[in-house]
Amino acid sequence: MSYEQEKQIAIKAVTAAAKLCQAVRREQSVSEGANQNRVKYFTKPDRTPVTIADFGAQAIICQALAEAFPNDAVVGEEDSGLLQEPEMMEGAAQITDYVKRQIKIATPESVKNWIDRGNGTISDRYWTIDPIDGTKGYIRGGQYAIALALVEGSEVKLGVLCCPALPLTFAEPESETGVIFVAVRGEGTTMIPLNGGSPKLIRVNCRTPQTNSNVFDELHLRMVESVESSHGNMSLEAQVGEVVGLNTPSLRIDSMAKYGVIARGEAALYIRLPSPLSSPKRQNIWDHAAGAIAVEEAGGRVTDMYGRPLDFSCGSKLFNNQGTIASNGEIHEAVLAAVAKIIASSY
Ligand SMILES: Nc1ncnc2c1ncn2[C@@H]1O[C@H](COP(=O)(O)O)[C@@H](O)[C@H]1OP(=O)(O)O
Ligand SMILES: [Mg+2]
Ligand SMILES: [Mg+2]
Ligand SMILES: [Mg+2]
Repeated sequence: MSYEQEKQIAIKAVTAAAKLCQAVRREQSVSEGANQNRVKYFTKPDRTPVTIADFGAQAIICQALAEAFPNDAVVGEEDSGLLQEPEMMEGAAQITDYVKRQIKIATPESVKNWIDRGNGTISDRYWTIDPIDGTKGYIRGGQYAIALALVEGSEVKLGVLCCPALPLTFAEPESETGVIFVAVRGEGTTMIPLNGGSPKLIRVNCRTPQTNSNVFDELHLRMVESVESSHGNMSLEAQVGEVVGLNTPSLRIDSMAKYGVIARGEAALYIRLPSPLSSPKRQNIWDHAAGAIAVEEAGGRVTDMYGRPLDFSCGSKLFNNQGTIASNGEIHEAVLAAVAKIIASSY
């Protein structure tokens, strides 16, 4: 199945959401400390940050899905509950204003309803949205992603991963910024410049980055890691990298853009281990779905830390998986062996 209609609707929706995110970042950044510009944020009950752009982006994507696929369930990160709080009054009004720039008919009520359309439950076919993945990166001017995926059964079939701040390639620092990775099961992964520059469609592959061979070796031999050390288990992750021979300094960037970097061969490994290893905490489906298919369809592999495929059929979290490993494929078995040793020695 080609998922052509789903693909076109999804690309259009994430592009509109990215425009909202870029406008909010441009217009709502406030100076904080020495030369630091940060997007204003609120804190959710789980102590994580959220901005008006997270809500606005979810509203835009849910509206597009409701119009095109009214029967499909949608599982997104945000819900409108926080917008009822008195300190969110001004923010809630701003969300409607920003959404209106993309969808003329938006009202405070419709925006709230679109956001909450993302509170569906998983079913045989559903969409999952992370309206801004890497909100901390978004706030401080780093990388972030808008992630949308279609799941059928336990498998992701379509992934659209928009990285508005990611250069077309790290090999050319002057290259244009903003890309969308598009992956369809069985059809490969392509990269589209967000701002419509040329070339329009670039097929990406984990093992052949668009760089010369010297650069390839350097990029090929590194890990891509989080900026936030509290998000994973960095010392163990570094240990794994060393064992499998990734000796070049890691690339540290926020968000699911890390999956995009693996998909286009600019790093060999993105590993996220629980901290501590035995932690019962599980990962959210929307933090992995779109990125995982981008890597797999580019010739890479994605599993959990025991080598099990990610199972998207059991709820809003990956309850059947622990940790995640995305690689260029070539080194995956060596990574799994290194992780197995670490797990064995930790008990
Ligand atoms: N305290 C935390 N521990 C683990 N993951 C987190 C934490 N806070 C946010 N995240 C999620 O980690 C991912 C990005 O982190 P990183 O850049 O380290 O990969 C995002 O999915 C982010 O959610 P969100 O989508 O809300 O930004
Ligand atoms: Mg969040
Ligand atoms: Mg996320
Ligand atoms: Mg998010």
